[in-house]
Amino acid sequence: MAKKKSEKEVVTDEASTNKVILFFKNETIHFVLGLVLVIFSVYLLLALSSFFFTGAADQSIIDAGNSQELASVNNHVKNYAGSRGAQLASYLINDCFGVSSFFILVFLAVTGLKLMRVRNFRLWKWFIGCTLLLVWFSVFFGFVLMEHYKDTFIYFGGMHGYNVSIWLISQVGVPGVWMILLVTAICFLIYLSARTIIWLRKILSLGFIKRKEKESVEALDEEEEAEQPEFTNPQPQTVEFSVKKTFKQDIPAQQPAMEVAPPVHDNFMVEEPAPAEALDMTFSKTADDVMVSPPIPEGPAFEVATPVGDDDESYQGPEVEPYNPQLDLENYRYPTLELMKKYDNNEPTINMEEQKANKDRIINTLRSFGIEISSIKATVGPTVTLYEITPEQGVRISKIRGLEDDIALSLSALGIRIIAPIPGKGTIGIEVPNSNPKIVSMQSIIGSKKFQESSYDLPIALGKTITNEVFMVDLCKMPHVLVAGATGQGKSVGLNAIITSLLYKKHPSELKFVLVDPKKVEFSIYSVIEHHFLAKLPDGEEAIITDVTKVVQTLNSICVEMDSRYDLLKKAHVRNIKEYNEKFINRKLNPEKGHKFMPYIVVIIDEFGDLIMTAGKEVELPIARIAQLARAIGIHMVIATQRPTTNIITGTIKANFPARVAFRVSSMMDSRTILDRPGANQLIGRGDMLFLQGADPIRVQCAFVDTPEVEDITKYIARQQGYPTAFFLPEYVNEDASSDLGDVDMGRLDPLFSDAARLIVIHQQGSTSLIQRKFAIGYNRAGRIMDQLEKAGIVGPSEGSKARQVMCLDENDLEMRLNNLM
Ligand SMILES: Nc1ncnc2c1ncn2[C@@H]1O[C@H](COP(=O)(O)OP(=O)(O)OP(=O)(O)O)[C@@H](O)[C@H]1O
Repeated sequence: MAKKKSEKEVVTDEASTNKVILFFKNETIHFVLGLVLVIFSVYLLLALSSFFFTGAADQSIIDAGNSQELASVNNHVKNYAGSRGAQLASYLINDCFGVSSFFILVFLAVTGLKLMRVRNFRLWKWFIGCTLLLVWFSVFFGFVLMEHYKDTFIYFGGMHGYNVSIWLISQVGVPGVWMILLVTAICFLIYLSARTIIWLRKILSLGFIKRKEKESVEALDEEEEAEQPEFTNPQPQTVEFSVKKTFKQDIPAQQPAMEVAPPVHDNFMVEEPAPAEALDMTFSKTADDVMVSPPIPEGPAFEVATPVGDDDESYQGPEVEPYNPQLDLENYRYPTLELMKKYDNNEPTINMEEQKANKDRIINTLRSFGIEISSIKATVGPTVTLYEITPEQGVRISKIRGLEDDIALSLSALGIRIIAPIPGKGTIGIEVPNSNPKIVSMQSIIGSKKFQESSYDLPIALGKTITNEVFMVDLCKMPHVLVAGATGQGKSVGLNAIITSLLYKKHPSELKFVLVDPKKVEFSIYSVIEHHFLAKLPDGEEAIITDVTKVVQTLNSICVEMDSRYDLLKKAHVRNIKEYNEKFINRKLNPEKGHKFMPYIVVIIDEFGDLIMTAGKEVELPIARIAQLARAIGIHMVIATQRPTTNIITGTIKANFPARVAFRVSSMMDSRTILDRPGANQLIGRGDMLFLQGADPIRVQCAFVDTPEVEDITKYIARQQGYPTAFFLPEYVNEDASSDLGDVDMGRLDPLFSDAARLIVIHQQGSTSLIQRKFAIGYNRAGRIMDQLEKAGIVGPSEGSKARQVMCLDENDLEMRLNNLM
């Protein structure tokens, strides 16, 4: 009983400790504490400054230390901060550190501002700096003004300075104290800047050895550079596990040797050893997927100096520290691996019986068509085994290629694919589905070293290749992907895998998704992370876009965002988002001139075929525009369709989506539509896919991530602090819709409305671009003002590309109308 009780007490104790911890971690509490500190330091400033003028008058009262008198209303204290301020100032200045006590309030103010998140100071640096200055100046003044201590109300070095100086003099004498002060001052200046050494050398050399000094500057610069973290090309590190077990048997002359390259995991199982006479196998283990894949090198340090624009050339942000985009959500925690499911059967195993049977059948089928082979090697993937055969000399490759159906028949298997020849190898590949396919769990892919250590900007882990390598791509480089496949073949899982990989690697400040889901069910699980990762139109209610008209608006709005990003890039004289953000982080771009940190935007459109069927060109054109231009400014698209027909995957779409993912389709025609070649029709479904970027498609087993897993991940993110709203895309005003003035809100006139009206009337020209130009505003806002002017009867309706008619003859007429309106 007692034990139970004490356990209970421990639990409540822990709970209350947690509550206290949570209380102090609370951002509002931080802000309030910070504010209190800042205000207190202002009060302290008042008290200390006023002490210089009022200290003498207050001295007698303070020194008397009569607490009753000090507490009374008529205490006659002159200090602007009252009797308590006078006491505090007298204590800090006279009893402690003298005038250098001002450094205390500097540190308090800095701490307060940091807590309030007004500015991000490195507190420990400020602490060390303020403490050193406090002590040094205290001793300095105590030492220099020692003689004046007797006849002044103010001790410039405080009692601390005085006492330390007396002790130092007794130890090292007056010259010794001067030396100590000098050395400590120099050390502090060196701590602040290494360039102090150069100034000192300059002073000491007195200009005699100018040339040498120049050399030393260079040397120091080099030293400083060397201290910076080096960005060198990391040497690829390859951990190779080479397990080579060879079972050599006497081979019957007519049987070609066969190698089975098993899955790369250490604990693969050989279910049954092959009978000696049938198989000669080499297990060669290349460990590609457990290789520590080197982070993709950023490229050698090669810089193209871009001309710096007039507006930004001289701009160096007020703060020395680089801008940290993650600071708004600095406590954000990335989703953990535990949120995903482990699958028991995802460890690849080799069924030797199956391998042997397949090998025999392949050899026999080929032989029955008069094709002899010299060797055969099997690589067992998660769902498919690749048999690499080397034909005897003189065998025509086209002959083997033509036997696809016959081999499929003899193996009685779906999804046989012949790759003749395998690019880069002198062999022919025959892919045969495994009788017992394994699930490639997303957990194993996200947890792999390759993914964890990847330095891609937008890493997407798609699954595993036939050789059990983790297959990853960088969406930034692709830069847009088309995903297609018949219904039920794994498209939605594939899209979830794409989103999940990005969620595991990116901070909410770095990435925003625009999710389009005409089916209304696929992406609804992501709605909870609206305030973290989703982007939407300012007037959009739902962050997941399901309505076709909203899709058109959103895509056009992305085009507007794209244009404004290009403008910013142009102003910043950089070529892409990476350079831009780097410049912004280093505070080389002025936020007051519209510069801002740009998150990547990934637009994912499920069932894009439905959209094309309903909205046609309205959707196709902005998609093509974004696809053509958005690469440099960090907007990437993933579009998916289950209808891979030419009226949906049009020439324009194909031309702009170089990276394609094909899940299983029903016909060769469909495969050709997606990949420009057959192959996707021979896949086995359930996440079996071909990835094409460039020359040859790669067969990949897509990682499997279930809806409950995605739900757990999104809930994990949603529970954390997010932004107040979703990321707002710019407003888009449809030019053609301007005649429809039904929803122009005259109750909320634009602040520039009257000025714009005067401008239009003076110029007698109803032109939106005139408003844009004169007031330096965007097209959207100018368009809105023009709509309001139309509704107010100041200009006529739109006349296409011509300027609108102005209905007010002169300014008097206009003023009357404006008076009526207001
Ligand atoms: N990578 C995978 N590994 C294992 N099984 C998978 C994989 N991908 C899909 N499947 C199986 O296939 C089923 C259908 O997948 P999914 O819902 O992704 O198909 P889809 O192509 O999106 O279909 P639809 O177009 O009708 O939405 C899943 O429920 C799952 O059982």
